[in-house]
Amino acid sequence: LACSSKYVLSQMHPMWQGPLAVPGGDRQSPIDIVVRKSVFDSKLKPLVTNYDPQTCQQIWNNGYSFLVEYDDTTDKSTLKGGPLQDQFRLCQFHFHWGESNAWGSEHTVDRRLFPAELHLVHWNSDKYSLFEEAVMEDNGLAVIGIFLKVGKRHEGLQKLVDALPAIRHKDSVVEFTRFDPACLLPANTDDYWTYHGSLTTPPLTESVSWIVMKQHIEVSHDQLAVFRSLLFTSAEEDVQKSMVNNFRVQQSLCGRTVRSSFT
Ligand SMILES: Cc1ccc(O)c(S)c1
Ligand SMILES: [Zn+2]
Repeated sequence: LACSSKYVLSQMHPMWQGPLAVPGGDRQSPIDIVVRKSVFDSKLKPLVTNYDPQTCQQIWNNGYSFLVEYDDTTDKSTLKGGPLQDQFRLCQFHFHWGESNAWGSEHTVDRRLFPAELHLVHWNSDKYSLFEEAVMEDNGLAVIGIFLKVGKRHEGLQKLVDALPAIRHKDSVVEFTRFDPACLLPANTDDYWTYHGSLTTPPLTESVSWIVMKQHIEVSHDQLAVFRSLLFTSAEEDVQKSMVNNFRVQQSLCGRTVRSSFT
């Protein structure tokens, strides 16, 4: 049973060869959210986000996705409320997507796949002093997951899309400032599912309180096509590989309960 194994299957993605050792391995992400099995919890509060666009610093291609990074040396961009007891600092956001619009998200809802998924990564600044510390602790991180659907153009996303050609290759970075991540949140942030899981990329540590939004956001086909124009490979490599399908395979629930903030 995958829940008791000390290893998780190495992922479809070529970059991860061989089994990855994960401590315990019984609260891995992503998962399929089975709506009728989720449990309504009336104690779950609305999310409270307080993002300061001035803390936005840079955008870079890390060879797996592209990350928009925020200055997390102060409590200027924070997340609290929802299922969380503490205050968390925004450190970065990134996306996972497919080579086609038929798949690309990491979480699914009743097995439904979306073309992409946005992750806003925060760490517990009430208990820890650095992301690197928090990422190893079981209440260290809070990641907001938001599904993307193909439809009308997302005006707020365009500034980010326009910056992507400058970071086509792995390890490229450009300055990226005054971007308010609140523009990427869906209109309704009160309705979400939440469960305890892990990062979906190495080190796959089981330190994440996942908050998956019920309501998706819409981006245009052309905007998503620019994501797919990014490359996994650095400028020096002979063979260039399109940055697509940078999602992890779904993991066993292992008896976990997914709670919902709505009925
Ligand atoms: C910290 C972090 C890095 C990469 C990821 O895909 C996720 S989900 C979290
Ligand atoms: Zn992610």
